[in-house]
Amino acid sequence: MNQSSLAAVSTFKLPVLPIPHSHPSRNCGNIDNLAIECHNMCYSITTKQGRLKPILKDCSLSIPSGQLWMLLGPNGSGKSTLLKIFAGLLNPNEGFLRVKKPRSFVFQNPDHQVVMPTVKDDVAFGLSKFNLTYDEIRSRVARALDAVGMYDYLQRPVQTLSGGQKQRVAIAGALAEACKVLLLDELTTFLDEADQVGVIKAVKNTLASSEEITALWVTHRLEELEYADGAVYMEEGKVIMHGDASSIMDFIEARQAAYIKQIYS
Ligand SMILES: Nc1ncnc2c1ncn2[C@@H]1O[C@H](COP(=O)(O)OP(=O)(O)OP(=O)(O)O)[C@@H](O)[C@H]1O
Repeated sequence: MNQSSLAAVSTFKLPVLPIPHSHPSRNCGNIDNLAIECHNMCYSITTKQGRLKPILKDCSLSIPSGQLWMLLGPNGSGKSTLLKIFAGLLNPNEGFLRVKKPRSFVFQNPDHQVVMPTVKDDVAFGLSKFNLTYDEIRSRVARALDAVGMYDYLQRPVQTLSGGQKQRVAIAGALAEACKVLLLDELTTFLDEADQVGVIKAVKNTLASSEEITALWVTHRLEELEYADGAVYMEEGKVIMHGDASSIMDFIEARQAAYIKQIYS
C-alpha cells in the first residue's frame, strides 16, 4: 500500500484528466440499504459583495448502510462542507438528499466535543433528552464505551486521556444516542500513529457490532483507505468518483503520477 498522503499534493492543482464514469445509477441498490444518498446536490454561499459563490456543484453519491467510507480530496475541495450538509448543519440549495437518522458529527478537535469531567459523564451527557431511567443510561454508556474499546476508562477524568482516546469517547457519545450515521471530520489529523490506528479500529469494531451503523470519514491520509469499504473522491466542489476503496486508491495514485509527470516533463 502506498503510504503517500493526499496532503502532499493538496496545495497543487492536479491536471485535468479524463474522469471515468462514476456517477451512481439511481438503480444502484435497494433504497432502504442506503445510509446516505444525494443527487445533483449544490451548495452556494453569498459573499459580502452579495454574489453567489458555488461551493458544492452537482454532487451525487450513495453509501450503503453498515459500511465505513472515506471522503478524500485536496484542500478546499468541499469535503467538510459536504459532511456538514450530511449532518444537517448546513442546507443544500438544490438537489436531492437523504441521510438516515439519527446522525452524529464528530469534530476534528475532541476538546470541542468532550466536555464533561469524567468519561462516563461525557458519554451520558447527550442522553438527558431521552427520558431514560438511570439503569438504561448506565447500560447505554457501558455498551457504547465497550464498542470503542474504552470501557476500562469509565471513571477516568477526561483531561487524562490522549487525543485518540478522547476521539473514541466522542464516538461513544454518538453511539450511546443510537446514531445510525457517524460523520467523522478528519479525526486523525493531530494523532500519532498508535492513536490513529486505535481510532480507526474503534470505528471498524463499532460497525462490526451493528449492521445499522454507517460511518463516513473525512481524511487526507491515503493509507487509511486500507480500512474502508468504499470511498468518495472530490475536487473543486465536485464528486469526481465514488465506489470501492481500491478503485479510488488506483484513481488517486494515477492522478498523482500524472501530475508528477507533468511537472517534470
Ligand atoms: N463560509 C464560507 N465562506 C467562504 N468560503 C467558504 C465557506 N465555507 C467553505 N468555503 C470555501 O469552500 C471551499 C470548500 O471548503 P471545505 O472546508 O469544505 O473544503 P475541504 O475539502 O474540507 O478543505 P480542507 O481539506 O482544507 O479542510 C473552500 O474553498 C473554502 O474556502
